[in-house]
Amino acid sequence: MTNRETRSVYAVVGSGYMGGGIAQALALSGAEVRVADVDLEVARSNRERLITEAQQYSREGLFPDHAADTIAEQLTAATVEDAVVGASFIEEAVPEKIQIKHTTLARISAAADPTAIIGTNTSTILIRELAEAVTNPARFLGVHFSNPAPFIPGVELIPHDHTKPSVVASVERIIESTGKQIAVVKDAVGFVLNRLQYALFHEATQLVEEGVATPDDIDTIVRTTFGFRLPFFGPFAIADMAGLDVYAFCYASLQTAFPERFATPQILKELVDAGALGTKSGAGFLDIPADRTHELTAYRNKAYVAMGELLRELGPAPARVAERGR
Ligand SMILES: NC(=O)c1ccc[n+]([C@@H]2O[C@H](COP(=O)([O-])OP(=O)(O)OC[C@H]3O[C@@H](n4cnc5c(N)ncnc54)[C@H](O)[C@@H]3O)[C@@H](O)[C@H]2O)c1
Repeated sequence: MTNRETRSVYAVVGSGYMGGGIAQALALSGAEVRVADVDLEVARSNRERLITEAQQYSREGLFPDHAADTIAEQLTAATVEDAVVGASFIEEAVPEKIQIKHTTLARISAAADPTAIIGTNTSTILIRELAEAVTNPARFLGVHFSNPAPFIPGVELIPHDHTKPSVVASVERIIESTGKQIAVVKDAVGFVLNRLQYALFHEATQLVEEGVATPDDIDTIVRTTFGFRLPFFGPFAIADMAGLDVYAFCYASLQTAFPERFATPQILKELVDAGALGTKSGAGFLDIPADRTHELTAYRNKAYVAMGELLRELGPAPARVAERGR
């Protein structure tokens, strides 16, 4: 909403790396955004940084042409109290220390309108533990942006047991107005993003420690094989397309060396036993109808070729150029 009378007012408390990017994304959606930090001077200097950065992003074609002007107009620096008063949505993005977050959330709660929605960008702290510092915790939830916030499209929404469903619905609308996609997940350790990311990292480090492959070769395999699919399909779509019976066989092989770590998941076993083998049977994790398989395969092939072209056009990441140049 860009109309002055109806323009949404949001606040971001903690205008560092993540908070700054979140503020840019919210401001570019047309909202008025106030940023706060340890003091007004730091908030002002961060606001300037965000405008300068937006100019550079526009020059590089990463932000729309007039993004810096929009951000300069929509974004103001304020104290925590001035930033949150009258804001309908407040995102906390202070350092990942429970004490700092508790103090900040209590300060936000004391100054904000009683109905203002408060989100936290915590990566790892349970939302219910942070909720202890919030007055009226029914309006509190995790709103977890990824790094770099202006460019990564996904946001995890993490209500705790007492977050009101209407609060989640309102935040969905706010986040979707920035062009991002949301997924609502439970308040469990690691949430979803970090639990998956660290599971992969854990296995990757095991492979290095066991001498199976170097970090560079593991990165190559991830980027060029199954990681290549991930912008288009998540693990369940991939499993359905591969065939759940195939997955069950692979688990059996992995169990010869790692019986516990790669025990066949119960949910997989049940589907295979029921004859739900993924797309080839029309039923699996996602129940993709069998008669749409050819459509899915055509999309998949087009997506992978387009991804290959994009990667060729971009060239390798600078770190890899350096590695290869050695
Ligand atoms: N960096 C990442 O990759 C990433 C990704 C996802 C989530 N997160 C989460 O986002 C949050 C912020 O991380 P970051 O990387 O932006 O940190 P950061 O250090 O870049 O920014 C934190 C900001 O908070 C300010 N601050 C510190 N104490 C404050 C206080 N009492 N009141 C107001 N402002 C205060 C700091 O001055 C700084 O500007 C953390 O919870 C982190 O776990 C980080």
